[in-house]
Amino acid sequence: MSAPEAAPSGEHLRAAGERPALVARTRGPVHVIGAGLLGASVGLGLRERGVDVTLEDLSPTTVALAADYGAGRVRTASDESPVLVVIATPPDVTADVVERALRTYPDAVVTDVASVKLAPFTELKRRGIDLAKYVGSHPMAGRERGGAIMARADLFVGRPWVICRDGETPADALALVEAVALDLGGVLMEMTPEEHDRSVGLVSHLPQVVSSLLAARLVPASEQAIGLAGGGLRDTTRVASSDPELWVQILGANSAPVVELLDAFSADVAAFADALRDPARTGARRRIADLLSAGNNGVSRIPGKHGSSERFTQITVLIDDSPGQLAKLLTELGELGINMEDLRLEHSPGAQIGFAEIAVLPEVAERAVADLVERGWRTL
Ligand SMILES: NC(=O)C1=CN([C@@H]2O[C@H](COP(=O)(O)OP(=O)(O)OC[C@H]3O[C@@H](n4cnc5c(N)ncnc54)[C@H](O)[C@@H]3O)[C@@H](O)[C@H]2O)C=CC1
Ligand SMILES: O=C(O)C(=O)Cc1ccc(O)cc1
Repeated sequence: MSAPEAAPSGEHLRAAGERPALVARTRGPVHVIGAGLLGASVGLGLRERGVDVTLEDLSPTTVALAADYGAGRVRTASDESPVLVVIATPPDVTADVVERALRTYPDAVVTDVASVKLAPFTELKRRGIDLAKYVGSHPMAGRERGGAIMARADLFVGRPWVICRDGETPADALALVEAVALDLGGVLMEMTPEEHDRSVGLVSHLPQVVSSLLAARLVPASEQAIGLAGGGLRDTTRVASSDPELWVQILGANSAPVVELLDAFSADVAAFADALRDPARTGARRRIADLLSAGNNGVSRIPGKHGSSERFTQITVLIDDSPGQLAKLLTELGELGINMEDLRLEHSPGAQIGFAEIAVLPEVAERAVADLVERGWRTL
């Protein structure tokens, strides 16, 4: 990928206050259309770097709210033309908004962050729009709920940010979009729209459907059964809280790859059920074990926190459910020189005990357990 153009320093430093500013690669003004979760998060992140951000939304309340949170200022007719327009509207209007932005700001580069990439490209091409100044993009970062109120400046940190461009895109247009992605902490990846949509079908859209269907099974369950739920169910149903309206659009716009994946998945489910129907049958247990082992192999491929396939080792420490216990554990980990890569807390329903699941590098895991036990902690 080409190197983003360096910005002249002073203009991009935080406007107010003495606090040392984060220097931005991005040249402003940047105009954000759609000031919900994604748009306001882009605005917040760029404002932290002193970039001039203007905002626009169909909803006057949303745009005012995003401005109140510090994501930028509401655009007025007297504002200078943006250098870059970031479109963060729902997928079904993305092509329309891109077309309008290209016409309204003919000198600006236009990008969008929609979760699907082929449909907007195909639609814009069908309309005969010159796409030299349009670069599709997609940060693989989100939250279950939308809206400016959920926005975070650090939403994109360490997350892949896919760039899908036309072969003709000039290098300087590409550099502007890359600069925003890098300033917001994203990890750049380039794909064709087709590659992108097939890939997100597997890693984002299929998990969404499976998670939703699984969670829907809980609706008729008894309180007693639900009361037994733990981390396994929470992990596999987390994204089932997502906004159905957004997902109807995303899945509808990527239906062919998702249907193909769902058909293959249904065949896997049927094969599993068949093997389990008569587990005593010769070969059935092996079939079940093979399917479960394939899952082990698949999960080991999910990139770790640092964007590699490296996985951390989990240590589970029991903590009394009393004030200060977690703080004490974290302090002691620091004293022992153990770098915590991730932390998850789990409460045991009805018991005065909690579990702190700490992710550490595999090479320090054994020593970490030994040192913690020596200091009186109980580990699992
Ligand atoms: N929610 C997520 O986790 C992720 C969403 N995306 C993509 O980002 C885009 C935005 O999603 P969210 O921020 O979650 O949605 P959101 O609902 O929080 O924000 C969308 C905003 O666009 C506004 N809007 C709708 N039509 C408009 C138009 N014609 N002109 C101006 N504003 C308009 C809405 O009023 C709303 O405030 C979508 O295309 C989505 O696929 C990408 C990555 C993650
Ligand atoms: O939370 C997760 O794991 C997600 O996958 C969130 C997400 C939702 C929609 C996108 O287009 C990109 C990312």
